[in-house]
Amino acid sequence: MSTPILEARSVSQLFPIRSRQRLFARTVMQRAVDGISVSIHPGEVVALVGESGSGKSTLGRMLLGLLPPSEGSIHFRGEPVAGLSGDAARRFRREVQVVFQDTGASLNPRHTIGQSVALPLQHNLRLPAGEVGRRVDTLLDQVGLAPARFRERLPHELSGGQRQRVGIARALASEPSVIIADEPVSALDVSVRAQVLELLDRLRRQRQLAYLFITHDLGVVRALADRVLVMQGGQLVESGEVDALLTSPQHAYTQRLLAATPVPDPARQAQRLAQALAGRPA
Ligand SMILES: Nc1ncnc2c1ncn2[C@@H]1O[C@H](COP(=O)(O)OP(=O)(O)OP(=O)(O)O)[C@@H](O)[C@H]1O
Repeated sequence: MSTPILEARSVSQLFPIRSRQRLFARTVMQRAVDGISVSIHPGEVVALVGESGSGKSTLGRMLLGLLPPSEGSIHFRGEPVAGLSGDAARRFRREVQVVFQDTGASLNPRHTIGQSVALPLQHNLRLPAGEVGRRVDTLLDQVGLAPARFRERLPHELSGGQRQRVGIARALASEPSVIIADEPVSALDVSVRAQVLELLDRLRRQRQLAYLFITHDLGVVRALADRVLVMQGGQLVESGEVDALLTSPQHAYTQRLLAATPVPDPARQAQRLAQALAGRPA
């Protein structure tokens, strides 16, 4: 099998938590992530699910290099991230990008959309000025925003779904090989959500992009992922191919998760739709 683009080897993250019992305050260490190993291969979509507080985002931040693991190590193309410097460190920062729930909201309010997308092209790819404008337009086009209409606008002049598309264009500008997508569509309404998911899926096919998709939405998992990892209390409690795991979950927690959020069965949905259409007046 190919070398993973990104890998966590037995990583843990301990956070100090202050607790107060009567007069005494003391600090205890909480294991937010506890000995997890994950690998992401080129073009693969790995979904990370689990209840709130189970450690998903903390694992994502460690994989992004934003938070050094308390134990274990993160590897980029086989090399430990902690030891990267110079060009190798720049390559890691360029190839591993993030899209989060409100990526669009993190755009600089005083920068036009064109300027925001241009920044990584100038800094990460160091493209010549003449090339940057052309590349910005291509990227806006790819995420479904007509460059002539959107290039000169400010973020507050866009809808939430449009801003999220700009956030995705900005992540793509660095020509990543993997995107950590932390609840990228959960702030969007249902129809915009479907469009953004379709966009992420298309980009994956066009660019051989890999994703780690952090989500509570098992419908999203079924639609996009190849493999699922289930976290509970900082630990990995189950993992496997999507179809197998969603059809016959083994761990009690995964069974509860599925029972709490029924995943629409595409065949049954198509059947219902066909029935509804058949019943329509001609
Ligand atoms: N900087 C921090 N300092 C202390 N504790 C933290 C910090 N970041 C996260 N935690 C704790 O670590 C645990 C895991 O948090 P994390 O955000 O990774 O969970 P999550 O699974 O992503 O949750 P959600 O689905 O709600 O986003 C939680 O108990 C959280 O309170």
